[in-house]
Amino acid sequence: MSQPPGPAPLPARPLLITGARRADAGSGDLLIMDGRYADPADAPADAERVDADGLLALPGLVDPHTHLREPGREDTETIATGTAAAARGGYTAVLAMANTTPVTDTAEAAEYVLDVGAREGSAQVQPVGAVSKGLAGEELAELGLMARSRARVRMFSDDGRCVHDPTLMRRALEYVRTFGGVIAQHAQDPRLAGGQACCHEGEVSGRLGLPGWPAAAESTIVARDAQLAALTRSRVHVCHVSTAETVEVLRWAKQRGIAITAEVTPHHLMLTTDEVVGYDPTYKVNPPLRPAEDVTALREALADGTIDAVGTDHAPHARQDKEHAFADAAFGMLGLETALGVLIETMINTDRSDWSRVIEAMSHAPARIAGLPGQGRPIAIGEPANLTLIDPQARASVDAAASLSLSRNNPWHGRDLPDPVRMTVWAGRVTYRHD
Ligand SMILES: NC(=O)N[C@@H](CC(=O)O)C(=O)O
Ligand SMILES: [Zn+2]
Ligand SMILES: [Zn+2]
Repeated sequence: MSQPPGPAPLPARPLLITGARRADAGSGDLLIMDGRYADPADAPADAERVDADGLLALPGLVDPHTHLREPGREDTETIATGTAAAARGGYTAVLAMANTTPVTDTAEAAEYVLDVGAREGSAQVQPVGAVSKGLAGEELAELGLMARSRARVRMFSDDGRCVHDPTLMRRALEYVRTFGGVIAQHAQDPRLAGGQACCHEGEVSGRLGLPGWPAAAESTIVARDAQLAALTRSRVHVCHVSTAETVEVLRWAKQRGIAITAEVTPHHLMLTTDEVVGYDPTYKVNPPLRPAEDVTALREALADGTIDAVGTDHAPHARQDKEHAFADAAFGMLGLETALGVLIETMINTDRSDWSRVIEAMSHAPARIAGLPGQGRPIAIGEPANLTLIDPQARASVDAAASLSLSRNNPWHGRDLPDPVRMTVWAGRVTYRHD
């Protein structure tokens, strides 16, 4: 097995974790040495002992959709602060979206993100490459050079924008097929949902007098992309699914064996368009919060595997970009620190899913979709030691001011939620400890 990407090899003390339960029914002590799980019988005398009695051990979470704002907007998030927030949320890897300044659309830009991540990150930072140069939607970016670079880019996305031109989408799918890559689509037809559209088009937008965008602007792009994936025999991934119609399209495409995967955000699993009633821009996000029927459809689809994964779409924004009239504020909300808590509340505490399904959706599936070999692996001797120890019963009131993120656009502020993460270990090193 080759060395997984990990933090600079500082002399980390071996860890002997005792008493933790495992969702896969396994149990017993865990020894972590030299970045991997080892046989607890070999624990050296100087190993640090961690009493994990009553805690559950999960493989490190993997976020297929994070916005770090470095380079370009380090006032709102850096690779260091964003990954510190990730580690607090139980994550050991994040896919860093390409809509930075400059855009991650060259091999050099991708290697820059990779290198800053390796030097300053509290989790593995895997760059996502742009599909089009400058996210302009016109010319393909250097997909092949990014794939062959040290950053080994496998996931490409113009996220923040939709790859609207079907020929560009077709070419991108054909290209990434040659090296097992995937195109992650921000499905939002700009002709149906462009301009001023800033929330879900429906009863609430009508009442508030805000321009909305219809569910069909998402599902029609997903249907088109599913057929383009079939045509090219390539792989497409749908970012932040938000509607029941998209779930139907995904079911249809998967039944036909089309290589399509999808993610849902924690906020779309819990919050509805009713949050927008107070015109608080914290709840302004793309795709927009939808009605309760969509939330129910998304939970069902995540439970039955129609939606493969959870992606936070952690999108930090400065106060001066958020504190505007609703129509003028920036789109996006924070998500890394609260994601697992929201999943426990919406999927475990409602008995919709068991732990193995949540682990699949938050660790195994995203690592597989994004092509991250050392992540999302089972907790087993010889595997890279990416781990999160959680107390599923622990709860807390979310305090935006206490976030490790540099930004404060936190839609969960003041809410009582599960606050499960007790310790996160990335490649054998402790990256977060709850005190
Ligand atoms: N989700 C958002 O509302 N905003 C994201 C872009 C995106 O994910 O589309 C951002 O970069 O701020
Ligand atoms: Zn997006
Ligand atoms: Zn995004």
